[in-house]
Amino acid sequence: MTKGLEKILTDGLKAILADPAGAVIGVDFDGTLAPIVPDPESARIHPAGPGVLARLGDLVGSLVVITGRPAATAVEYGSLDRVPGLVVLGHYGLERWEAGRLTTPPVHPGLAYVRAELPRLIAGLDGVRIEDKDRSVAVHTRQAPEPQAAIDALRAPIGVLAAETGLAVEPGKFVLELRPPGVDKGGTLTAFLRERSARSVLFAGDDLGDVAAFAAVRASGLPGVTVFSGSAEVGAELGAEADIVVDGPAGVIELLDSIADALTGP
Ligand SMILES: O=P(O)(O)OC[C@H]1O[C@H](O[C@H]2O[C@H](CO)[C@@H](O)[C@H](O)[C@H]2O)[C@H](O)[C@@H](O)[C@@H]1O
Repeated sequence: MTKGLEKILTDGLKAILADPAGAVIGVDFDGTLAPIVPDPESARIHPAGPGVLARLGDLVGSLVVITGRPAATAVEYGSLDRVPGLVVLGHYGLERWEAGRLTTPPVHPGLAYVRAELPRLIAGLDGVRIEDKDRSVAVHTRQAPEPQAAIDALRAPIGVLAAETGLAVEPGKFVLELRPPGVDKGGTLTAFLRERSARSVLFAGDDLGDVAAFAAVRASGLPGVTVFSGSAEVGAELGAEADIVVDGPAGVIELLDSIADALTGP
């Protein structure tokens, strides 16, 4: 047994170690596998990530990344095509990437209007930028002089845009995203657990969008573990809900590596 793991051996972790073939290990991407950086296009997986995921993927039933990113972006930024058997569910579950094949739904009709309106809406807000993700559009304020004030200023007008177009607003770390409604990480994880006939589950996340996946772990009735990839930004509420709190992506990778160590023996 790995030394660090002994101290946090919850019932969920014990179930994963006792029956790894029945385990589903789910992870979020930004803030969980990839450190948060100012420019969304510069985000990349922790250097040890692909190797540790590949190692763990050989040992457990299923490994899945569930992300607000387009699946192909997560695969690219995470070098996830180096992880055999990995499934990537992008856009909160709208898209699926598996064995190099991407399944993606039609574009929501409201997005064209959002694209046309957003530049006017953010005009004059220094450092605010738009991330166009094809099937959703995100507005980032991390690079604004006052990121929280910029988010607060944008919340109401973006809410109006959402109401006008039938899109949903997804809030996150200094980001407000307009995306198709009806899908969240909770429903996506629940469906994946069913598809894989999971007998235990671990999910690691760091942001508001991951709260639904934490709830899905609990609602599954399976032995489960929730892991919060801790940061100063969204701390209290997620950290209090999680079974295990680790120190950002480096801590998540270390935990996953410890699980792989425990499964392979001394
Ligand atoms: O579900 P996730 O994989 O966690 O994706 C959520 C959003 O993550 C990205 O934004 C966040 O990370 C950026 C890069 O570190 C950071 O600059 C930004 O402030 C964060 O909000 C991504 O850009 C979004 O599209 C995702 O929806």
